Amino acid sequence: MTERLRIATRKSPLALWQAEHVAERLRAAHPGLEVELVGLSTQGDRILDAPLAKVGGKGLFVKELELAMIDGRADIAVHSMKDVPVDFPDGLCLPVILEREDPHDAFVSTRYAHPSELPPGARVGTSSLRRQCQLAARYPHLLIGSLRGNVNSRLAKLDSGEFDAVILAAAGLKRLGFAARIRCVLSPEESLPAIGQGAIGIECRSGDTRVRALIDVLDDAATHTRLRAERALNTRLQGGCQVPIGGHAILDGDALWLRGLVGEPDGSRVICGERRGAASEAEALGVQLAEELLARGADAILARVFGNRN
Ligand SMILES: NCc1[nH]cc(CCC(=O)O)c1CC(=O)O
Repeated sequence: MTERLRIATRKSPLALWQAEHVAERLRAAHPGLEVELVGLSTQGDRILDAPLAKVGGKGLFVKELELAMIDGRADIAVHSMKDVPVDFPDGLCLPVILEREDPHDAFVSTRYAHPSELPPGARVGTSSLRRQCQLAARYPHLLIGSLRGNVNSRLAKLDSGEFDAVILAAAGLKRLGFAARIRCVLSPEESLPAIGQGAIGIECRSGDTRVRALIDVLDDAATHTRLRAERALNTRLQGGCQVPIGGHAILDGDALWLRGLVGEPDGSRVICGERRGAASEAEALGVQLAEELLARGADAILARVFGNRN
């Protein structure tokens, strides 16, 4: 009997690229396996006219895909780890994380090669409070505006002249063939990436041993360790995509280096910290760093940001 696997995916070009990438890797690992995509539209895709922070609700992009797995319409879901909330619904788990693509933020502009070249009053588009916070802290003379939609439509808003520059994840641009549009990749010192940025994860039903046997081969241990630290930081901070939180871990052999950031959306305050330890301590490093940031004032910032949400 032919083995089949159905992948639930959003229908944005980036989501489809990522799901197709996983499908190809699975076909290569298991010759004869039939892999099929099940395209779904999610709440996050439908609400395009408000900044994400205002729309609120964790997992805007994820819930619909999870329902499909619970209903048995699909076997796995492929996610950008950046969009996956820290807690999972009962009956689902996320056991596989693929090797990370470039995790950094990218600066895209026609006229300017780096954010430092932008003149006072230049308009920069970003949908993320994290990017906005770090940009405003360093360059208070910029006008930062909200930029929603998928990667393709965000680039179109730059090209139409609505913005002088936009900041997007390097990973999404590279995957969709827009690497040449990147004027510079921002270092973690300039813009600490989002927790999970650049990594793709695979979610499935807990205890589905047939599916686990097929997908486990795609797991990348080093990326998985880095994300354990980053996601532990996020769990302790109770963060979502609607708060200005950054977190990025680097693994060198067994040495794990985790950096974290919580800031005011307008950049008036940025609290940064870091922890170093062994790979086996990934979660503990995340929790400890979160507690340090909370004690240094992140608690008040997060309470205010959450309080402002509708
Ligand atoms: N929030 C949307 C989203 N989710 C994941 C990526 C990029 C790909 C990745 O991080 O793996 C993007 C686009 C962006 O932030 O520019």
